[in-house]
Amino acid sequence: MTSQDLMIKNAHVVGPETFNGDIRIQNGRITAIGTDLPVAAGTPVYDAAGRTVLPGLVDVHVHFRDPGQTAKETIATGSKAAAHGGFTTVVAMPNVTPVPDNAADLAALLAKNKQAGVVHVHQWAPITDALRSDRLVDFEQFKKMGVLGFSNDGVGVQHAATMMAAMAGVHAAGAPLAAHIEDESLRGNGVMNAGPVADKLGLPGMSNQTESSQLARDLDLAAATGVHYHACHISTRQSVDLIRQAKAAGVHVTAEVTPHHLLLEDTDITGDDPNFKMNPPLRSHADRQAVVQGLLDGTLDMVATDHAPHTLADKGGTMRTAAFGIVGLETAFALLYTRFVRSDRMSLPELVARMSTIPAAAFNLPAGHIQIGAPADLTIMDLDTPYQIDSNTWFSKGVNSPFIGETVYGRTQATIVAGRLVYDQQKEGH
Ligand SMILES: NC(=O)N[C@@H](CC(=O)O)C(=O)O
Ligand SMILES: [Zn+2]
Ligand SMILES: [Zn+2]
Repeated sequence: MTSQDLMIKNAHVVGPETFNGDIRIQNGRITAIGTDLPVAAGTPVYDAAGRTVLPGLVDVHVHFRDPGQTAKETIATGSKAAAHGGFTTVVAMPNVTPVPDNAADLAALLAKNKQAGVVHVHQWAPITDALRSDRLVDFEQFKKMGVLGFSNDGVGVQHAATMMAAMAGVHAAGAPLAAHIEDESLRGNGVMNAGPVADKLGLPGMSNQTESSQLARDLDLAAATGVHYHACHISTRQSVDLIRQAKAAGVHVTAEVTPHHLLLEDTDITGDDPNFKMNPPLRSHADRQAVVQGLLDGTLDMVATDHAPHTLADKGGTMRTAAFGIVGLETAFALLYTRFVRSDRMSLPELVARMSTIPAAAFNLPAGHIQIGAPADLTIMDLDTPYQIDSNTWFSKGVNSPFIGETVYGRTQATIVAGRLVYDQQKEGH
């Protein structure tokens, strides 16, 4: 990624900083903000008139499938999808093949993130070997190598002793631990939320307690160890209550919620459509209301997409047989802007906080602000022109989404990473 100079003219900036004016970028950083800034000869100019400029979005939970499952996604296609969705920083999960649970595989993955990523691609390392074992990785060494933190996402850590030792070790290494929270003894062979909809469809369900009972365990262990515990893809009302209580008690816990858990319920599953199959599953109306309320009151700190691309073959078939997961990078901002900001449930600065400033601050990432000295990671949006979500315009290899065809507002015009245009609607045409 080469740094660049750029002048953004006529910027209407919304976020933690709000102003109208020009933004001068030199060597990948913001060096001046003001009205009618002079443009040095040879500096490219981006005219942002009529658009809205936001700090680059941050997604701490994506799956890029690289190495090992590159028919689903690669670091190149996933990070380009991120740029198209307005994201300038993402953190990739380690459930790739092979799992980078040794220094050599991890070093190769970290190097490839840098080389192939068109946005900043950070990395979660696994907590245990191969994700499913109880043998802890070398937290100190991996942290020194540059991972953001540790996660076995895709699989819950089943044994309390393993989790407690992991939390102590991750904390000692000065890193956060992000948990995929799922008790496999309760989950059984469930493929969607347990309840009347699953009963009607004749599909095996997974209860809320599959998530919340393990979360209760984890919060107790997090309190005892002092680790920064990050709860992935929270989906149930019981989990929101548990996190609210833990925060009140001073536990160092942060939590994310996905766009699909904010916007969809199990009652939206009207037939056998695997684009509604993900883990955790779409829950009940009461659960959805609770996660929305949790995000609005800050119990849930941030939005993360859990971008989970799959091939058509893996997503074909039925709710029983298809892979879990949906893509999210190219729809997240537009969906939440349309359904929350345009319908007055949330302000645009609040959405920017939940999608950029807060996740950046939670994980010490240099993002989330448009101010002098900050890295020039910005997103320029058209917030006024409606369009239909069309997977033909996507850069992700995955088209597994229940949102295709929806009419939304919020189309990325340009994404700038370290002063460089990594997505430019005018050039790409889509
Ligand atoms: N969310 C999903 O349904 N699937 C994720 C795994 C995960 O996030 O747990 C995947 O890797 O496909
Ligand atoms: Zn997960
Ligand atoms: Zn995930």
